[in-house]
Amino acid sequence: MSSTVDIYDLNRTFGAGKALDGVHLRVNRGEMVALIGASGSGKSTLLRHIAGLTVGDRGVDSGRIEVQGRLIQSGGRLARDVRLSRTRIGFIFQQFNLVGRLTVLQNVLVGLLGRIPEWRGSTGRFTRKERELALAALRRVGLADRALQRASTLSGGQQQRVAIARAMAQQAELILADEPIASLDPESSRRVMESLSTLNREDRRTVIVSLHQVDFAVRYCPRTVALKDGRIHFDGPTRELSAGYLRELYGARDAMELGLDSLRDSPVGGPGAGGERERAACAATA
Ligand SMILES: Nc1ncnc2c1ncn2[C@@H]1O[C@H](COP(=O)(O)OP(=O)(O)OP(=O)(O)O)[C@@H](O)[C@H]1O
Repeated sequence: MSSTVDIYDLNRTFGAGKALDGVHLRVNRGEMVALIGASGSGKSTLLRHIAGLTVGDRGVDSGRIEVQGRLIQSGGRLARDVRLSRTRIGFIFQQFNLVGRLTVLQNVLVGLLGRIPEWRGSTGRFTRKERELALAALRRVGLADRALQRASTLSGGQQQRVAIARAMAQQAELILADEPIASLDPESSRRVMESLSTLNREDRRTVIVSLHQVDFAVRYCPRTVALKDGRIHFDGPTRELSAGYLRELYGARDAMELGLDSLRDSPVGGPGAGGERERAACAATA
């Protein structure tokens, strides 16, 4: 199976604290992976490193990240051609990140900028085929009828689906979504996760999505990676997560606030697999 993301010994220190601590991770092509963990556990920092938006600690043999075999960073330095690599990575931010004064269609066309000559992009000269591609992407997320509307007039959930349409038009091989549903109501969250799932299943794009809502990880992501204090604490099938493990990961109070107590104490995938397997998985990945 070919890998899309390979991370070797990634460390990132901020002041006295380690935001990422010896992270090793491989994500294969076509996977949909949930990234979970308490606030401050390092989820955003990890995604930003994979996208080459920030660099790890300096070190000769550490902090190497490759996406589809192309170097993103190593030893605390970005690869020379990281801008080219970024054109193959779609990043969906929690705070929507669209250009509010542009139309929905124009925002989707932004996804094509890395693939067309700079002069055409800067003058907004897109071909009919490119516009059709952008419209098709909007149709897939159920927003074709909003194409000519200003992006700022859409709801948060709709804006997030436009960002997903942009990643579709970009034909990004890897989609990194940083808490894309954190500020959305349950129905909007469901639609955003459905759109990400469509991209994963129908286009075989690799998706890594950080989530606070574990029930969405359970519903949409076959694999979960849990971070705790910047370290990978669990990496395995999502169905093996149990309420007991999640209470341990988040702490009892946060787990209750997140509604995790509604999950069964046995693994989500069925009885009998218990905390032992998770602990074994933790030990294997620690
Ligand atoms: N630019 C920065 N400067 C200093 N510290 C930072 C910076 N970015 C992140 N950190 C620290 O790194 C740690 C990990 O932060 P990060 O935002 O990655 O966590 P997170 O799991 O995404 O949290 P949340 O779920 O609240 O978004 C935290 O302790 C945070 O304070």
